[in-house]
Amino acid sequence: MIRIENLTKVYKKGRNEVTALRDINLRVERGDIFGIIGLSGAGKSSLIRCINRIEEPSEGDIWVNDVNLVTLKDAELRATRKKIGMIFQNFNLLHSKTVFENIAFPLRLTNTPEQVIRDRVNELLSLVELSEKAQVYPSQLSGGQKQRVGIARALASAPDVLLCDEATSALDPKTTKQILSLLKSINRTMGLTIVIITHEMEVIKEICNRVAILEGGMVVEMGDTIDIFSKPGTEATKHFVEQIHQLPTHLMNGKILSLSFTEGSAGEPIISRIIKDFDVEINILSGTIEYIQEKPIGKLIIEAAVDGHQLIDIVDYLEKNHVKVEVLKNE
Ligand SMILES: Nc1ncnc2c1ncn2[C@@H]1O[C@H](COP(=O)(O)OP(=O)(O)OP(=O)(O)O)[C@@H](O)[C@H]1O
Repeated sequence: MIRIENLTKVYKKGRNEVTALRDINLRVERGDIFGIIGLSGAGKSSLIRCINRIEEPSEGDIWVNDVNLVTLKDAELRATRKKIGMIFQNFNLLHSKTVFENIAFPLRLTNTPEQVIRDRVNELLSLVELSEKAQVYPSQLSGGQKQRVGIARALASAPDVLLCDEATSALDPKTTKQILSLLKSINRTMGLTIVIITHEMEVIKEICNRVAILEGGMVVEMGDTIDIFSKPGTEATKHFVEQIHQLPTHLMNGKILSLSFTEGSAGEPIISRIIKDFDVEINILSGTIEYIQEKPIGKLIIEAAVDGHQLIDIVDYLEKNHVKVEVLKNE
């Protein structure tokens, strides 16, 4: 679907040169939600902007649907770009145009017939749940609504790929979740391939099936998100994984408890005692050691197949044994 081969990007200004990307190789399969994560200055924006050649690569090839974008002349590039939608951190809406006209804009540029525009825009408005805002101006919308307009506009020309440039960074956590869930549903229902750049592991955790970690303009690790989470191979990856203390929700079936073991409780075989004494099955979902003011605290996240009464008894037992308990899920 997307193949990036030996991509290098050097910015030159006078005698100054900044190498933003060095010999990047990666592959995004059709239907992937592919995350690219890195700290500020890692090269994320440069990379995503090279994918549709808003930024010219200095070296290397960018294949999208078996077309090498690097070889295309202006007219061909413009035609190919229609198949690559993009959304932005600051939404990039036209403030003097209504929501309807913002979404219609790419279709007007290609002289699409009026009736087709009307049908398509109404369909997209309904998809992003903004039908009642069609005649409103962007200044009258919340951040989340603005980004939904951005998504609808990006989808207007029925792209195969959607590039998301820090699309949720300006949004609060709840709105971020809503936008990510919209992207996931578009990915599923339309089969749209999505590439997301972000500095937040939460975004990767929430929707990306594959992830590449970018550091100093290079891909230092790449793989299935679940593997990268369970076995981060580099310091850069660990940094991002540590941002996360919760588990992917699809892993959570029974009651989920987070247990914190301090010095008083660390030596005891508490989990095996619970299994024996309460005759329950315990599934360990994750375990970490955190240091708080240089003191180690072991954290275990467990899943227990128990009813509400057993849960109360188990929490009581744990607390008596100096284990701090937080019930993460009780359904
Ligand atoms: N137009 C430009 N001219 C010169 N240098 C640039 C330009 N754009 C980016 N750079 C440099 O390239 C490197 C990578 O920048 P880039 O914006 O791609 O990183 P980023 O990971 O997206 O960072 P951020 O999260 O802060 O946006 C940085 O050192 C940056 O200063």
